[in-house]
Amino acid sequence: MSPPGLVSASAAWLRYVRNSAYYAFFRRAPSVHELHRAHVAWVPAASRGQVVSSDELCSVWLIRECIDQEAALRIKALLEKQHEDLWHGYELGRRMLPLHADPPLEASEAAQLQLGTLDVFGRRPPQAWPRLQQMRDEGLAGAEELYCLQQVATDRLGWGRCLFVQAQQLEPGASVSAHRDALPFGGDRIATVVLQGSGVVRVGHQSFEVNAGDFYALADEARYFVEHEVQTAPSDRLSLTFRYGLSPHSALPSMEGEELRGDRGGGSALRDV
Ligand SMILES: O=C(O)CCC(=O)C(=O)O
Ligand SMILES: [Fe+2]
Repeated sequence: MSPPGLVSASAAWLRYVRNSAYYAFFRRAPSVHELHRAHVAWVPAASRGQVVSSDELCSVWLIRECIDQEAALRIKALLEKQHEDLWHGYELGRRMLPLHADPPLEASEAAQLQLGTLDVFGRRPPQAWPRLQQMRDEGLAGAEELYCLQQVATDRLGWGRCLFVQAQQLEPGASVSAHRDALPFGGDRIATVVLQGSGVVRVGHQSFEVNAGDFYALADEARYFVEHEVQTAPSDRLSLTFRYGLSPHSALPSMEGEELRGDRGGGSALRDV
């Protein structure tokens, strides 16, 4: 029989091995280096209209100048004509307008995505949202251009049907703080076109300039496993965000180091309340 001291020493040693393996491999705290890792500028050599993707970070795409300035101005005018009440002041210097895509979601699909509960849109019921299909039917200036933008991710990236559209205005000095778009409404894949203003977007550790007319898109790793942010707008900025596909996830997967940083929920553009 082994002496009792030896038994408890080996039990303690086994616990030590078990626990340190768990914390080293499954709950590894980010290192100081990772937490403070400098953002790397991504400066893609992209000609106008060409789809480029980042080698560093999977699943970010960029298209420079996917819309010209006159067309962007026609969409801007169309959005500004929408009823003032539908634009919701979500945060200081940050306003949002929801629109139905063309074709729009069925009412049951909108309910499944909980679109009526979105605090970013001031919980406006989807029945009240402007409809791109109707704008096109009425031949409104800017409607065809908006539809073309909706189709960029469908045609160039094969992303299928758009769920809905989110117009967003940032005043100078406002920003979209680091977040991952919440579920289920955030959708599985996200594309944004900037209609007005220039600025820097960060996705994970990569930052890149996004100027008026540019398109950028996030899926997979870039959508689910790292945060993105729009850094302080130097001047008025207007963007359109298009969402594609229902997410296969019911909740956002946990991110490395998340537990150490505490709940930073304030950044999410589409957070639930
Ligand atoms: O305007 C943009 O570039 C994207 C904004 C965004 O990330 C969001 O509203 O979730
Ligand atoms: Fe976002």
